[in-house]
This record gives sequence, C-alpha cells and structure tokens, in this order.
Amino acid sequence: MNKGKQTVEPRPLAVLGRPEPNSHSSEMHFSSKGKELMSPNVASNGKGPQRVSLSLHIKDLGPEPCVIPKKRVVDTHALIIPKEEPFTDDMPQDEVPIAVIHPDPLSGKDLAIREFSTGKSNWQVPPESLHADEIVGGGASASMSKRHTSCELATVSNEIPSRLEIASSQLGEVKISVSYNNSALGGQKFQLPSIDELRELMAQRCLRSYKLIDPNFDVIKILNDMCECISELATNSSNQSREGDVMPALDVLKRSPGRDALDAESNRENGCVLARLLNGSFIVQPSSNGCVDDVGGKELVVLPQHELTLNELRWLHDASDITKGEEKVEISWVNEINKDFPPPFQYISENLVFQNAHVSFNLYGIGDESCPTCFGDCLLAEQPCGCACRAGRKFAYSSAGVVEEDFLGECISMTRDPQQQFLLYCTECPLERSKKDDFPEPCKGHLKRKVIKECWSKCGCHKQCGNRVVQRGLNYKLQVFLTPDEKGWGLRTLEKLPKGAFVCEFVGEILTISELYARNREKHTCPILLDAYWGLKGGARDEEALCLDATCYGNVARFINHRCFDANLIEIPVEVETPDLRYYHLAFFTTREVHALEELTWDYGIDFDDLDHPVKAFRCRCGSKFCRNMKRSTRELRC
Ligand SMILES: C[S@@+](CC[C@H](N)C(=O)[O-])C[C@H]1O[C@@H](n2cnc3c(N)ncnc32)[C@H](O)[C@@H]1O
Repeated sequence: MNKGKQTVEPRPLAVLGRPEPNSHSSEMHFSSKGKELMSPNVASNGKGPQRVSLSLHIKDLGPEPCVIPKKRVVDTHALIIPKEEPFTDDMPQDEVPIAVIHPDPLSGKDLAIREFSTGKSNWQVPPESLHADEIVGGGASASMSKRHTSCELATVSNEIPSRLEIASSQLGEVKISVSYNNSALGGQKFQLPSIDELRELMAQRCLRSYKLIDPNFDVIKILNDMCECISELATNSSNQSREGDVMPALDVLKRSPGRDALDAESNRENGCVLARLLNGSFIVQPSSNGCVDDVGGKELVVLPQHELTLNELRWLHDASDITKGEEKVEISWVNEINKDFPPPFQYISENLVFQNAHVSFNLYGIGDESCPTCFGDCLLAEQPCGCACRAGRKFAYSSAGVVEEDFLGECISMTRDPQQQFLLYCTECPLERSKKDDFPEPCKGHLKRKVIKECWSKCGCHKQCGNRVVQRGLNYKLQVFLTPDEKGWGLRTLEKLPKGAFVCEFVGEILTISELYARNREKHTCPILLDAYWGLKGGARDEEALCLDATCYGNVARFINHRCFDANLIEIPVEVETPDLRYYHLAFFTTREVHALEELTWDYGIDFDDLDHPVKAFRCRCGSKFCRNMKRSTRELRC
C-alpha cells in the first residue's frame, strides 16, 4: 500500500568539484510523510588532508567511523611529562622536544605560581640538533639532568626548590608543571587536592579577594585565560603565525587522548600538579602523593609522538564554535564517551545552490501586492499584513516569538497522526522519475504542509518585526555531543527552550533530485526533499524538484537524530524570500518545553517496515515507547 513512504536510491556516480566526505556503511531509507531524509553519516574516502606542519599531542586516537582516516599528520614535537614508564616502541627514539621555558626558581614557601619567563624559544620548533637538555634553560639547572635518551628532558632532584616549568608546542599546547619542595612545608604532609577542591578553594579566594559578582565567574575560565595569555605572550615574542590558534576547549579534553596522557601521569605520584592547555583548554591533574622528596630520580620525558588528521586538527581548533562564527551564537562540541571527532563537513549558515537547482523565482508574487501593508512590527498591527494573508490571515508566531499554539498543534497532529495525514499525489512524481526514468512508479504521496510565511527584505516592516523569526537565525545555546546510546553525534540544548521555539533551520546544498541521485550514495548524510508543493501542482519539473543535502555543506541541524513519533522538534516549511513552495526553508521548532541538556530530536518519518527498499536503514535507538523500529528486532537489520 502506498502510505506515502518514499525512498531515494541514489545511484553511485562521481561528483565533481566538491570535497569528498567519509564513506559510511550505515544508510537509511526514508519515508515520506513528505519529509525525506536519505542517507546517514559522513564517511571516509581515503582522500584526506595533506600533511601539515602543525603538531598536536593527543595520544592514541583510534579509527572512528565518522572521521576520515586518511593521511595522518605526523607531529614532530611533543609535550614533556615526568618519566616513569619504560620506553615502548611507539616512542620516538630521536624525538625533538618542544621548547621549555624556565622560570626563575620559586624561593617562597607556597605553591602559587609566582612568575615565569617567556623565553624566546617558546612556540618555536627547536633545531633538530638541539636535544632536550640543551633546550632547557638554566633557571633551575640543578634540576636538569644529563640526557639519558632523547626522550628524557630533565631530572628533578631533591635539592631543587619549588619551581614552575612551562612547555609549549606549536599548536598552542601548553603544559605547566608545578614542583613542590616539601622542605618548604616544614615536613607537613602534602596531599594534592582534587581538581574540584582546587577549583572551589580558588573560587572562594577569588570571590573574597576581588569581590567578583559575575555569576559566570569560573576559576577554570581564569586558568584558561592565564594560559591564553601565556600563549599570546609567547606567540608575540616568538612566532606571530601561531596567533589565533588558541581556543578554549575544556569540554573536548574531558575524555580526550590528551586527558589519557595526563591520567597516566597522575599515577606516577611525581609530586607535580600538572596543568595542560590544548588550544586553550586547561586540565589540572593532581597526583596522589606529591612531594619533591619522592621525586628524586624522576625525569621529564617527551610524550610519544601522536598523529592527527587535518580534520581532527580542524575539529580541535573549532571545539568552542563549530559554526566558525557563521551563526550569532557559538556552538561547541563535546565527546564525553571516547576519542572520536565529529564527521567532517563545511559549516554553512544559509542554503547554497548547487549547479542546476532552479531557485531564482519571479518575485512578483510578493512585493507590490503584499508588502505595502507591512509596517513596523506586523504582529502589532490591527490588520494582518499581506504576508499573514498569504499564510491564512493569521500570523503563525505569537508576540513571544514562538509558534502559536493552534498552528503548532495542527502541524504536530498532521505529522504524528496517521489518520489525519493528508497526502498529496503527483501525477508524475519527480522522485519516482529519478529512480526509474523509463517506467516511473506511481507517486507515493507527499505530506501536505502547513507553511509559515515570514515578512522579508521587500516588506516595509522592521527587521525586528515579530513575523521574522527563522531569518534572524539561531538564538539558543546548543551543543553537538556524542550520544551515549549509539546514535552517533547528536544535538542538545544547553538551556531550557519554550514550546514552539525556533531552534534551527535545516541548512545544506540545494540540489535537484536528479543531482542528488547523481551523487554517490555513500556520501549522503541527510538529504531532505522540499516536496511540499509537488502534489499541489501535479508534479514538478526536474529543475524544480529540489532537496537539501547537508553531507558536505550543512549547519548544526545535520546532527539532529531521529525519534519516532514523540520527538521534541518538528519541521515546518517557512517561506521567506520566495513566493511559492518550490523552494522554502525547513525550520525546526520545539513541540514542547525542552529542558537544558535534553537531546533535540525530530521524526525523520522513516518507514522501518519498508524492507523492500534497497537503501539500508539504521537500527533505531530513539528510546521512544512509540518506536516504529521495535518490531524489527527479529528481522535482519541492514545497518
Ligand atoms: C542526520 S544524521 C544525524 C547525526 C548523526 N548521528 C551523526 O553522528 O552524524 C542521521 C544518522 O544518525 C544516526 N541516527 C539518527 N537517529 C538515530 C536513531 N534514533 N537511532 C540510531 N541511529 C540514529 C543514523 O546513523 C542516521 O543515519
């Protein structure tokens, strides 16, 4: 039976002139319900980035499904850690360590970092001929040992006073090592605090001393700032080209390989509090029993070299804002599960036209007829403006900036309730035509849509008019995160969202269905049909049958996972600059109030029973009690 479930089966063909994403084994087939989403993740093609000279030191990044494995970037410089473990094969035997800045020895009795010097060598690649012990400055020369191997940097002896060392790498990695002289304590037991204890005490002191009233005050931020200052000063003094590479990425490192490296260190009871910055992020790793007395004979060694792909480097760089400044708000990403990076793609905040997609419409439909009635804030006008008239004489938005309850309710029930689903059928469906040009199958139906018509540039109203919501872009604090339930990456909100709130638009490349089919199926992440009008007009010409593909170019919506039936987001077509529904924006609004840290989901409209479809589906892990995929547990899942 034709339930309007449609699928797209792209034929594998080469795509020219575009970045090739990763290949991926999982695919899905999609419904319809007027919304089509046809391919899953990004995957690898083996054509990765070229070598770069930048280096980063994160340990042991295993292969992961969403990131291009490609050529690896071999870093040539490494952080320095206190030596304890024996050397292994993966440790470079002729490592050139990064520069180490030696501060003046601390002569006082406390643990505080008093001062440090930004030596000229910081951030610079030391000459190959220089060995670790040659690079180390003389400030605390007593602590520096002979060179045992190329990986050993210095020996911390019992005689040395408390001191501070700062090591840095080309990418803005900074390690701060604070050694504590137990004799300064007069023999008192010295037990390093946990990071939380340290944070709290520091916060109390800062609040007391500086009378801070900013509710966002955070000690870690201060430490990050301090590290950024170090980087800035060091960069200015030695290597201008590193400027801008420093970015706060605390979350990213929570479970990063870099963190693992420090975890290893923490077991060494080396008497040091280690602070590490990776592109500005900061981690303090106390050891359990840190007295200099215990440190005798321990040596600072170079971490094993680590390789990162260019994409991984990019992700680290963009950790605090994956939008790269394209949106009004920053969107961070975080992986608290493993060492994977998000799949590679180019962030765009507005749809881009690909080749033949026909989106330059005749604008007579708006403008003269409707715009003169738009003035100031159209929502406040006594008579609805022309734009509202086009959308049924009523604005879809309330004065609070959210979708009106009635309007939202109708959209939700049209999507969720199969009884009320209203499908429109094309006499000749572009989708079926693209699948089989010779003998296209009958149209399987497209969901009739309720559409929002926003005022726009040709209207006489103010940019802040209440009937302009989607076009003003993202407003809420969102975060991309690796889901704990094997759905891959997902999107969550970091703040409470009211019901009917605009979250984001689905942004990607606008292309025709034929162009989509011409793309290699493996490359599809999440194409969505813009099929709202097809059934209304009996069909659409090839160049007018459009869809959005966010595989290579997309926005944050490409991370939104599917949830059967009771998803907290719903997609609504929004007309902004075009007068008909050949092309429109697809915007996500909340179906209910959403709590901070809740994952954002929408119902892709997948028909999990459509096993005839050749495109592989994914095993749904939405967790909804209405999950449509549950019946499939006994069947062969093709993912
Ligand atoms: C539009 S992408 C969403 C972002 C994706 N999770 C990622 O890591 O890039 C769609 C893909 O996410 C995964 N996915 C989405 N919803 C899912 C669900 N409910 N259960 C399992 N996997 C899901 C599937 O692999 C699907 O092909």
